[in-house]
Amino acid sequence: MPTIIMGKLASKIDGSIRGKAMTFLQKLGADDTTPGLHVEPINDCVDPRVRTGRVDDFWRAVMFRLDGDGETHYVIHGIWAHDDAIAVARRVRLKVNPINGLPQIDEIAPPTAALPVTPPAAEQPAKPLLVRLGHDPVDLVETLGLPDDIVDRAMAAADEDAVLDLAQRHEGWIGSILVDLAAGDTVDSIVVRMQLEKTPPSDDADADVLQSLRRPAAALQYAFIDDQDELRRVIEGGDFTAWRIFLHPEQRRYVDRSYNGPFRLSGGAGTGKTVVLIHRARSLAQRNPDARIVLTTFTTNLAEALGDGLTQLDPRVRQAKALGQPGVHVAGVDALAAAVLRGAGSSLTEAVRKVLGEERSAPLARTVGTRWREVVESTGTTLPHELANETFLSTEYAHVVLPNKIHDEAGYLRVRRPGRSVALDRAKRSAVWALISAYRSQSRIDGSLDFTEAAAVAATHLAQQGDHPADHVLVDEGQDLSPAHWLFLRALVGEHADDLFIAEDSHQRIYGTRVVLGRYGVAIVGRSQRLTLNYRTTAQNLHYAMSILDGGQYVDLEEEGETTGYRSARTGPAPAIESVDSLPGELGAIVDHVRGWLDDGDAPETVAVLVPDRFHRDRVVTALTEADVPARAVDRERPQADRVPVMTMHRAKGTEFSKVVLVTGNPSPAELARLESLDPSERADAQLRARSLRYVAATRARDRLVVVTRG
Ligand SMILES: Nc1ncnc2c1ncn2[C@@H]1O[C@H](COP(=O)(O)OP(=O)(O)OP(=O)(O)O)[C@@H](O)[C@H]1O
Repeated sequence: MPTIIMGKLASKIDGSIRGKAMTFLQKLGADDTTPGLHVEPINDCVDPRVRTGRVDDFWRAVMFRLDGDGETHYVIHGIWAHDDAIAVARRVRLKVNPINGLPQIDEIAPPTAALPVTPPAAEQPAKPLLVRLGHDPVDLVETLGLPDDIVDRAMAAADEDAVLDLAQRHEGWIGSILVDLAAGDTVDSIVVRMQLEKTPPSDDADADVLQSLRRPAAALQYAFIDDQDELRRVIEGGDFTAWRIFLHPEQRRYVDRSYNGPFRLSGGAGTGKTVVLIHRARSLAQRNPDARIVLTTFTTNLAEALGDGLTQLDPRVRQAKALGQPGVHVAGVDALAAAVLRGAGSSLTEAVRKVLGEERSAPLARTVGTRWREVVESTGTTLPHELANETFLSTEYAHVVLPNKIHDEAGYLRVRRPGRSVALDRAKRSAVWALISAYRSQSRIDGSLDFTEAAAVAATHLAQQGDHPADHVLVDEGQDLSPAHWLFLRALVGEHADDLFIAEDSHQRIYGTRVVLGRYGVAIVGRSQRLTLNYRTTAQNLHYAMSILDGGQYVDLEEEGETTGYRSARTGPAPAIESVDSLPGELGAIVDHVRGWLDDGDAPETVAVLVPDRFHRDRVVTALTEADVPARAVDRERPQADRVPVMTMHRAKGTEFSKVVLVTGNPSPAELARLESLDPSERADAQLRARSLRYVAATRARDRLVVVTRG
């Protein structure tokens, strides 16, 4: 049976012929001699391996037949109307690039669509970008293997946008290298990232091409299709689900490689961290179907999205319903801790005693979120307001008290507080402990644990049982997790190869306080890498989003300063920034933009409005509904088809839309008063989180971003 190798261009089949294309490719994959397929060579073609096949009366597929490795393979190049297909088939040639060993399709005759001509360098005010960056065209041809004509155009392209425009015209490794060059990468670093390597030709040319198609960088553009279900998913998903099939060689490496302990993958918004995690979960499950794999993240909504992504990637992957079962168990980190507590039975009492130094009658109940505030308000305290507040106390509790299993004042007076920027003398420590003690007393009365206590108790329970219910733990949004979460995840899985794989972006920390992993038993020691290519956002939207972070001091999970330097492969219009002076003005601007997009034919669920809080959200939904725009507030539930989702910026984490209206709003007087009452270091951290939140929100837009601000 022939093997189908799907080209990325071919996977972007027009919706109207998907069904017929599917039938054609299914039959081809079963038997290429089936009558009606008309798999035929073409006269006067430059590559004798080229074939056309009949999709229907009107449409023809253009393919290359390869007979290497003792098998027949068809590389599907694309589907065109009959006459166009014949013209394409005559001029295309599939070869191995002699410099970098990758598959390359040359078009011998000039393409029909004329490419825009970049003005020659002499007429430009400044030297073209790649000249300014010091690139030598000979190097681009002889070291990277770029075709001469593309190098000529790239060297003449005035600026980053012009190089990116050129990149967008070329699928696969050529486009990817152009994006790297536009971002200022050196030729040597590109050779390493793309794993480029000369391969000497053998005497079997077809086998050589097949080998090149199996190279990691070829996966940017070509996919070997295993079975009919996979074929259906590729064709039905089209470009939208390209992430399932066409991985960047760097992504592929993080999916497949084994690490001798915890590994950390950082990267800006939209650089494909979640995609790597989902592929890695599948890969681990395929390698060992008995493995107990946990895929987790900060919230239940994000976990649902991970589960959906895994199903979309491969519905054959077994998703385990419960922790400890073989397969991939997808759940939020607090839900995992709760499951451990539920399953602990009577031995939970001992774990609670170890962590809190006391018992809880019903430790499965959840402490109310307002408890710190209530305690501060009802307890006479000598502490200044910058310490007697929920932010300081909850952070002190989560970062110092719980991880150190402090039970009493004496223990708290002795404990070291590394990383805590607010200094405390002995008297202040005593007064802080009095509030913590009051907090615990209240929770003892209602028999509850808060989220961090639950994670700390679950960690202790697992450690005392010596039981590790997971073989591999994959974590998304690692920057938002608390110390107790890390202790818990560390206890969930034993210390061995591929135990923890952590995706994180410190620019996206919108909850909690910065954590240093090494303090909680997660030793990365040199096993960390960064993704830099943004797949989601246009270069223009990305520049705007990065500008929100300018000047902020961001530190990652290993205490290293966070860098930026992300690049995008796509260009588009600059974000529109619209200043309004009132709530009605704000609502009017939102309605106008959303209605305009829907009138232009955008599907409602591909357009979103992101707002600072629930108050704004409900006002926006009302305004859109009154203007006959179908809209819906999205909170815990999934967004709904046929409705414009309106959600808070926090809820928008992990989502993406084609077009976004981002409403930045101004902090309320109550919020300003709250910030004012904080210790300066905690205020600075709160302001950093507020910036991160806007960065998260601005990076949800794939194509268009409108920012509505209050003047
Ligand atoms: N190899 C790829 N080919 C095509 N699209 C890709 C690829 N990798 C990722 N993408 C797309 O890029 C977008 C961002 O990917 P993903 O959500 O994994 O990024 P992320 O780094 O987790 O982002 P964030 O931190 O903002 O949540 C998604 O639409 C995804 O489908």
